[in-house]
Amino acid sequence: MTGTPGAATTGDGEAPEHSPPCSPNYDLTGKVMLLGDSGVGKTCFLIQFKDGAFLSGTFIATVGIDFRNKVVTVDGARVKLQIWDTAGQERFRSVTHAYYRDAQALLLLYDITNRSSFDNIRAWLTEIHEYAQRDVVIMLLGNKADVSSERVIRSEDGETLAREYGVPFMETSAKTGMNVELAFLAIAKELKYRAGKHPDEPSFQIRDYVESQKKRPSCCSFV
Ligand SMILES: Nc1nc2c(ncn2[C@@H]2O[C@H](COP(=O)(O)OP(=O)(O)OP(=O)(O)O)[C@@H](O)[C@H]2O)c(=O)[nH]1
Ligand SMILES: [Mg+2]
Repeated sequence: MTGTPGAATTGDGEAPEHSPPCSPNYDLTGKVMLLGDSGVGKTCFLIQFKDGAFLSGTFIATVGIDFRNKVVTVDGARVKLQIWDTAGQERFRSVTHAYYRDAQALLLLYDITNRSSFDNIRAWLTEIHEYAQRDVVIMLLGNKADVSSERVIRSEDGETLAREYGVPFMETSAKTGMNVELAFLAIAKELKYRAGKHPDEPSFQIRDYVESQKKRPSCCSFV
């Protein structure tokens, strides 16, 4: 294994030309699902992470489910994240339920400019507890933090809800990229820690890591 302890980098996961055939270019894999109401920004969040780009303009709702792979390096381990982008629309719920049980991590998004997307988080968590594995890693994300002029959900409200459910929380922006990579790196670190590659290493606390690393939107810098 290579890399500096503590370092976290990302790559597209393509095998270098000199790799011997059939040798995987990663050390472990993890399935991550993006969940939340239609329009909260799940697809944009994934595209920002995968390609570093923001899809502005007309909103095209996801139909069913789609996925992208990306390999990230955390603490010297290459973690291949298989990221499933689900449709938030109600009519696709039965399709997406079938994928919950294979997921090791769930990123649950709401839109800080849309109250109902926040109010529905409890219903999403109920679905998660019904269909996902009991030890699934869950992270709550308040997306569109760049649109401070239309904010209707205070950051403290997201924090309070996350604390109630014992999950890490941060606000994000698929537009500016704020905290997007951090969300996936925190998941990768947690999965690597759980895989027990280095049982002698100090225990990893995903909530502490997110709290220490996350950027907070200021009143004026994201308008
Ligand atoms: N300003 C801003 N707009 C965003 C952000 N993320 C997404 N959007 C916009 O919100 C709309 C919906 O984004 P999507 O990523 O397609 O939403 P979704 O959650 O994938 O929706 P479904 O596929 O229907 O579940 C689009 O018009 C995006 O351009 C963000 O962080 N900031
Ligand atoms: Mg989508």
